[in-house]
Amino acid sequence: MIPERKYSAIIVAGGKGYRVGGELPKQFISIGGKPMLMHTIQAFYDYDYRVRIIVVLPEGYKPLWQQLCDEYRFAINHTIVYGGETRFHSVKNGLSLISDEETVCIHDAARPFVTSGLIGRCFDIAFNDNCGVIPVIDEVNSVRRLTEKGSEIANREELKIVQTPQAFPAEQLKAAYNTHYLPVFTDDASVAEISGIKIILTEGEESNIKVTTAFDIELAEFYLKYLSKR
Ligand SMILES: Nc1ccn([C@@H]2O[C@H](COP(=O)(O)OP(=O)(O)OP(=O)(O)O)[C@@H](O)[C@H]2O)c(=O)n1
Ligand SMILES: C[C@](O)(CO)[C@H](O)COP(=O)(O)O
Repeated sequence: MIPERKYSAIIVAGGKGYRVGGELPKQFISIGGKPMLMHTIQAFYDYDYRVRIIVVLPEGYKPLWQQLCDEYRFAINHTIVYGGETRFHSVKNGLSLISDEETVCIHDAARPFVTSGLIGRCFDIAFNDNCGVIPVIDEVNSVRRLTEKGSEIANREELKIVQTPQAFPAEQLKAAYNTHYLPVFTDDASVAEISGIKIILTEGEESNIKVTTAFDIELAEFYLKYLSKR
């Protein structure tokens, strides 16, 4: 990061992880010997220790998180804010701590394997091109569209799988989030696009998985063991 640039990351960890099952929200589940959220925060610190990190937690989970940070001696500096009912509301709460002149990345805590290269590329494109940028990868499966009569084949060449971090000039994204929630707002690009922000696609990473199910937790453990032996 060039010194005069102000890069901030909002790591959204405000969900409950229902699709994993169990009581503990997935971002606090240990993978590779420490809670998933610590891996994700570490990824941004490893990219550049000067990035300001804001972590959005589920309401009431700050004591648990502080206990985990003490237990694991996790000392990377970050600011905590509580999230809301949906990812949209959590991002909105995080943005309340961001000033207009910053470049901001929104990243899922559930994507702990994001690389420094992808983080840096997203920040730099958003800064240099003054627009939104999101990582995408190809859809390699056949896909079908549901219809009233059942379903029909869809052209996978017209589709991309969207990831995070999603980066924007903060002034633009804050203005876009000054709106009411819509169910279509499953990521930040969907909010930005409706407000007219230009969105650039950049190559994502197959390894940048979103840990969503119990199987993904096992996959994440396996992947970390594989990385430790490389
Ligand atoms: N109200 C919410 C919902 C989600 N997230 C975050 O957004 C990211 C992507 O969401 P998802 O993978 O769906 O996480 P959960 O909502 O926790 O999962 P589930 O839908 O299974 O409950 C996660 O890091 C999650 O913590 C958030 O900050 N606030
Ligand atoms: C933001 C995201 O990870 C991009 O693919 C995805 O939209 C999150 O969806 P979720 O249902 O909140 O996991």
